[in-house]
Amino acid sequence: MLKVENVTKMFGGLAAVSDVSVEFEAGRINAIIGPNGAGKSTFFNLISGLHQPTSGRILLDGVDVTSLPSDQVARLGVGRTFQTTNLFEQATVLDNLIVGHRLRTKSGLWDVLINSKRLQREEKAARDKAMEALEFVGLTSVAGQLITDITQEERKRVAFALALATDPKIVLLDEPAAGVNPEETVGFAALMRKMVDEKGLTVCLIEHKMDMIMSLADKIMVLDHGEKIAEGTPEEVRNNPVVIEAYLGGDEDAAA
Ligand SMILES: Nc1ncnc2c1ncn2[C@@H]1O[C@H](COP(=O)(O)OP(=O)(O)OP(=O)(O)O)[C@@H](O)[C@H]1O
Repeated sequence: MLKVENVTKMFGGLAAVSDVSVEFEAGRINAIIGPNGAGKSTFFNLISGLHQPTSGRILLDGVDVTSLPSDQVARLGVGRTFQTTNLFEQATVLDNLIVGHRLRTKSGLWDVLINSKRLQREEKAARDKAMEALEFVGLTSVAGQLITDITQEERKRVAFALALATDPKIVLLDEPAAGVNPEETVGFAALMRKMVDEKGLTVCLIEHKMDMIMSLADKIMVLDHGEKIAEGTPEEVRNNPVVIEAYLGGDEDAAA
């Protein structure tokens, strides 16, 4: 469903992503791993249209999305979360979701001034959609709470819900389990599995927590210094000498 062909991203003289080709199949959990600075976040930014590649092509269900801006890529079905999500701290969880959804609605100032039928319809749809996303991620009980009052783990779930509220086909999750405890990590793994099983989504995640990746991912791509050095099942990647060398060859987050 997502095909990346020979994609390179240069920042000045540095190849943050270097000639990477990979294919992610629909309905699978794909993981991207690699030492710090390997190019993982840049790779996500390229897929989601935040960066344009220096060369190469990105195809989503056969459609060339290489040069599209991020809002159009999102409309075509690529949802994502970031390492840190900026939420409106003094607004409720539900309102944060509704604002996220509104970015996709058509009503303009005129609709607001006359409180048009379209606006009312869209408001209700946004609210329903937001509640549905909150239910899916298990946050119904905190829908009315302010963001500032919820836990770190709940914030992360809000980020998931925001990504889901855009009706994606594929979700890119940037370190979804960073900063949460082992028990909560298990909960996030289950949530990702549920996205695939119940919503038929394709998941692509960047993660440093190896235990989680090894038990969760269907396929793993390993980046190092911008290059794809390996890909395969967790079993294949775990036993690949090139991967072992990349992780043990001096990068400090090896077994994180
Ligand atoms: N906007 C930018 N301008 C210049 N250099 C950048 C930019 N973004 C990333 N880089 C560089 O590209 C390389 C890859 O960075 P990237 O953040 O993609 O790695 P990463 O694998 O996501 O790392 P981490 O695990 O630490 O988040 C790094 O050397 C980084 O300094």
